[in-house]
Amino acid sequence: MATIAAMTSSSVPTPLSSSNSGHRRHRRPMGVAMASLGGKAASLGLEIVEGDGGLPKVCLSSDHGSKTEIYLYGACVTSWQVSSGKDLLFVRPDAVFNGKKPISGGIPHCFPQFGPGPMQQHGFARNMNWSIAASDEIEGDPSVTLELKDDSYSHSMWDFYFKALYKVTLHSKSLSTVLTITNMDKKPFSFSSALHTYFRASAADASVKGLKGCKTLNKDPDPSNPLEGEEEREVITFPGFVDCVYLGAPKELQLDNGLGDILTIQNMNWPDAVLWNPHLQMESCYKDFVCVENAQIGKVHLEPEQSWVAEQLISII
Ligand SMILES: O=P(O)(O)OC[C@H]1O[C@@H](O)[C@H](O)[C@@H](O)[C@@H]1O
Repeated sequence: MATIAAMTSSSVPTPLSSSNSGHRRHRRPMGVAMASLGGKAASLGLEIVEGDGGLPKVCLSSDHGSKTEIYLYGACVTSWQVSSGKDLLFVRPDAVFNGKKPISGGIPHCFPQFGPGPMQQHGFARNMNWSIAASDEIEGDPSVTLELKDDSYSHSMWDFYFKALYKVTLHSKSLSTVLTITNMDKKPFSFSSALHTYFRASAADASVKGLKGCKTLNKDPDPSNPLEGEEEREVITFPGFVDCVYLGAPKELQLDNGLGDILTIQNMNWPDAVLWNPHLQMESCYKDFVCVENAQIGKVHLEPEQSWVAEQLISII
C-alpha cells in the first residue's frame, strides 16, 4: 500500500511553491481583519466576508489578479480564479452551505479517513469549523493558515487529540495547499486523507496524464469490492462512471480540463491519487467537472508530537 510518511515538525520538507523563499516577506498581523467578521474586513490581499448561508469565507487576492475563496467550514477552497477571470474549480449545484453538511465542491478535505470506514464517509474535517491561525503575504502572494483542533464531536468518532494546519497560498498562476497533521495526544494514531479537488471541466473532453503503470483499485463496477489492476493508459478519459484509486502516483499529473486549459497537479508527500466522476449518478452536473484527488490511502502512523506534512500545488500552464 502507500508509503507511510511521518516526520517531526522540525523537518518540514522544501515547499513546491517557488516564491516561498528568497523574497522579501511582508508579514501581516491578523488582529484587525479577524476582529470584524460581521462586516467586511479588508487587509492587503485578504478579506473575510459572509459567504453563502452566512458562513464566513476568506477571500485572497494576489497582486497578479488571481483570487481564491476558502470557507472556514471544512476549510474548503471553493474558488480559484486565475487572472483571466476563469474559475478553475467547480462547486456542485447541489452543494449546501448550512454548516451541517460538507460543501460539495472546490477542495474538500477527507480526514482522518478517506472513503467509507468506521466513521462517516471521508471523515469529519470537511464538516467542522476551522479557525484562522495566521496570514502572510510574500511579494504580492497572500496566504492564510487555517487550524482545526479536536473537540467533543471529533472525539465521538476518533478519540485523539490532534491539530491540523492548512496553509493556502495564492500565486499568479498556481494555488498551493499545505496540510500538516500533528499528534497532540499521548498515544499514537493513524489516519488516511485526501484533497478531493473538483476541477471545472468538460468531462467528455477532459483527460489526465501521468498515471500509467500505477497500481489501481477500481471501484467500478462495485465500490464495496474494488478490483486490483494496473493502469495501462497514457491518457485517461472520463467516458462514463469513473471511481478509481491509483497507488504510488507520481509527483506530477497533468489535467486537460477540456475547456482549453492545461493544469499541472504537483504534490509533495501525497503518495496516491483518485479519479472520480459520478456520471449519471449526478445527472445535473457530471458533465461539468472531474475530480483529481491527491490522496494518502495507506494509513499514516504518527507517534505523539510527530507531524505529517503534504502539499498540493495546482498550476495553470
Ligand atoms: O459524495 P462524497 O462523500 O463527497 O464522495 C464522493 C466520492 O469521493 C471519491 O473520492 C470516492 O472515490 C467516491 O467513491 C465517492 O463517491
